[in-house]
Amino acid sequence: MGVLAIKPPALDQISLVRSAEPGGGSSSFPGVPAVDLSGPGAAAAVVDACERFGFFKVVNHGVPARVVDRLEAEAASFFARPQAEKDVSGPADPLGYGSKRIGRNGDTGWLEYLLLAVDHHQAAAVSKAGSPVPSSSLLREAVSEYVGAVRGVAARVLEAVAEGLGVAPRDALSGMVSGAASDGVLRVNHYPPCPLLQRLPDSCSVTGFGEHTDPQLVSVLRSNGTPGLQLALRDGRWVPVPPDRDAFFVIVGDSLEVLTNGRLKSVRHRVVANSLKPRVSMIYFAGPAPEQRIAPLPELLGHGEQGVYREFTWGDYKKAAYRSRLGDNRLDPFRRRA
Ligand SMILES: C=C1C[C@]23C[C@@]1(O)CC[C@H]2[C@@]12CC[C@H](O)[C@@](C)(C(=O)O1)[C@H]2[C@@H]3C(=O)O
Ligand SMILES: O=C(O)CCC(=O)C(=O)O
Ligand SMILES: [Fe+2]
Repeated sequence: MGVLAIKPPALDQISLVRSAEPGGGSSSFPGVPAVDLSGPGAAAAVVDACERFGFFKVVNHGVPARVVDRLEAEAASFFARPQAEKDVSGPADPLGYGSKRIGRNGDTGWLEYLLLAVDHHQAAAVSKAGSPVPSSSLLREAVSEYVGAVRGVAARVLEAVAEGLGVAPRDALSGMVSGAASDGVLRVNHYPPCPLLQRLPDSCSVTGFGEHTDPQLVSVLRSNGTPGLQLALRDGRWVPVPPDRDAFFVIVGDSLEVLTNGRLKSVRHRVVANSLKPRVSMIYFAGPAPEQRIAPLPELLGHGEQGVYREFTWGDYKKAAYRSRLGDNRLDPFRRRA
């Protein structure tokens, strides 16, 4: 896959946020755990990685490279279109094409993106402007093939979590995101090279996507070979995630934290812009049906023990999330106070 030749968004249209470099002394970070889901001990390895980091990568996942490359190529050709053509599919509110603005509440980043509803009912999402998103049928087909494959990865991860935590049945979690009414979302992000970085001191960085946690159960992320993704360790230090085009990165989301009563915690992550190379990432957010109750699985509560969070439905949580800023702690208002 060649490097994208895409004109970056105009510098004066984005409020650039400088974020500190990843904290010094990441020497005690052993690196992102890699899990082969069909290997022996996979369930225990998944739970261990989720408990320690809320993050790991899946290797040997069985998703054909052809499926991934096809979506990456179609996304590249979408983002390479003239701005006016892309704008027909926007603005993202929340679905559709977005540029530099993230969400509805003033967050910005050095990126453009497509945000698509990909639940089982939805053949093609419709943007606020009323046009189908994505507008090309080749892109739509690539999305549908890709989502079919990564939905399977998300389900296998959640089965491993249930097995590793001793929760029955095996599909107690995966079933929540596989039903016909589940609320899956695909996000394709394009971070153009940021020339401003070449004029800034090395200690500065430009925010591609500001720090946040993902609200769903898990997110399955694949990127091209351009670095930029960072994650916050439990002690607050930021570490870079070396890109791996052949792997899927799994991110624990807020809803899985609640379902496991805080045993697995969602992880803050962010993306910093790159001065020279474009980054393209494709993230499948595994969300349940709007009516799905999000409350600790009974096996994970002691006799008479109350959950750390008040229970809610996914629909309620999503509504609250869309009223929040990217960096907010969205679970905090749901925490049960003593
Ligand atoms: C600022 C926002 C963007 C976001 C909705 C929100 O109000 C807060 C959560 C954000 C987030 C983060 C993970 C995913 O990228 C996303 C699609 C999601 O479900 O929650 C985004 C939302 C978005 O970009 O619309
Ligand atoms: O683009 C990336 O690598 C991560 C983006 C992200 O965290 C998100 O879209 O929620
Ligand atoms: Fe995210």
